[in-house]
Amino acid sequence: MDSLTVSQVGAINGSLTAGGAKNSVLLLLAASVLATKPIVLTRVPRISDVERMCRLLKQLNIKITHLSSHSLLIDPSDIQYSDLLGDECQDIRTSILFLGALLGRFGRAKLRTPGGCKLGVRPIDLHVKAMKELGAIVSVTEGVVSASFPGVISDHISFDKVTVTGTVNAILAACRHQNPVLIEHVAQEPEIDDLICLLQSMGLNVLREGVNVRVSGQVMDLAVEHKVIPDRIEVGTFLITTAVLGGSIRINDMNPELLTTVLSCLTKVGAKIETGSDFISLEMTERPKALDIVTAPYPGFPTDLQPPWSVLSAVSEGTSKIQDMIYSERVDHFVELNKMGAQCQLVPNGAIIKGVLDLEGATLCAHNLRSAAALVIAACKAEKKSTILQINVIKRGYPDFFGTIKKLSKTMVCKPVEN
Ligand SMILES: CC(=O)N[C@H]1[C@@H](OP(=O)(O)OP(=O)(O)OC[C@H]2O[C@@H](n3ccc(=O)[nH]c3=O)[C@H](O)[C@@H]2O)O[C@H](CO)[C@@H](O)[C@@H]1O
Ligand SMILES: C=C(OP(=O)(O)O)C(=O)O
Repeated sequence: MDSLTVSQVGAINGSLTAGGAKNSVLLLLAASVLATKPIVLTRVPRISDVERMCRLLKQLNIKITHLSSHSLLIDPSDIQYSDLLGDECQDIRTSILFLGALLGRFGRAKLRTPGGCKLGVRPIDLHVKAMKELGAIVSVTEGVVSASFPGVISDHISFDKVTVTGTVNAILAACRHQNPVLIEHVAQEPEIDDLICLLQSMGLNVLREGVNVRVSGQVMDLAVEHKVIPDRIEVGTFLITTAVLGGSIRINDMNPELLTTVLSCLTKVGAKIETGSDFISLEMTERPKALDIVTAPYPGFPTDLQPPWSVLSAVSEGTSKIQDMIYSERVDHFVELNKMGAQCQLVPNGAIIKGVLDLEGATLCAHNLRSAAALVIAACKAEKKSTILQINVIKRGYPDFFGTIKKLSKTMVCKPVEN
């Protein structure tokens, strides 16, 4: 099933419980390479990126058992070093985390360069620079990264630019060594704090101090159980869906502080939002108003919600400017939306979107995870059916996108395309 027809759905009316964050669980799985005792992860989302990450862990002889549909037992007691040179590394971005994890655990690493969503060029120069600053000898040749620690590691890494997975690599490479390391200008994303929390529970001495992280190699090696934080991008996607289609939604087991900027933008376009310590509810009774968006590292507007938000802009009253300052080439969905009668004009770093009242059904292609979500939302809004090609990519980050929309709208939304 790589192509689907998607039909119009009515207003949203329902509730759901937030699932675990893709961009957190993948970091936590990489951290298990540093563990010697078992880790139980709960609130694990059933997404294909988790399966792919687990396959890489198994190549290191780490045992993974499904305790229930959303919990995993990860047992690293028989871990063995292995190069990771298979094509699987190119399926996901977080395969690059084995650079820091293997260096941290075994003092050496050899792996293929990573894949992940195609968002234009996704270099790894900041990862390599961080490992070199820590004292590793690193080379990248013909798609293979090799690294080793020849001697004592240094006490200092400083990032010139915010990088989420680069920060993770620095922490993982540094935190099992005896001497303290200060890592400066790290990413502020909450998924990094979830990782730090797991490492602390494992008995590692890792502390965030604002924009820096300090590690100092005390290792206690404890068995842990850890609940993955909620997926702010998945929750944001369904809030935006409701703002596009109208109606109301309540999301439980969700800390609203993870989405402060997005909630403020949703309020500005006309959504009524209520929050409590562990829920967000949203009601949309009018056509959204246009709003300019500029993506930025956390706590700014997340680039991963830029494609879904662009659908909102496409049907808003007025003209919006969308600028993606993190991935300037994250624009494929604008071209697809124009096939549906949207008016997106590409400009450097994004698009200027003149809102239209209705979208038309069309044949569309999902080029990556978040543009797939965006195209489904747009297709749910359009009066006539759309066909979306390459839709399987949506499973990288949303456990059951269509089931959730069906539950929330009480409408059957999709059918596989018959060949
Ligand atoms: C698994 C995961 O957590 N993925 C997220 C992570 O990706 P990822 O960690 O790959 O993204 P980064 O934070 O590293 O990228 C931020 C920016 O830095 C640039 N850069 C990055 C590394 C490098 O070595 N050199 C360099 O120039 C990138 O091209 C980009 O412009 O953060 C992105 C930005 O919030 C999100 O879209 C991804 O969903
Ligand atoms: C870009 C994304 O993921 P990744 O970094 O894993 O490719 C995403 O989740 O939108």
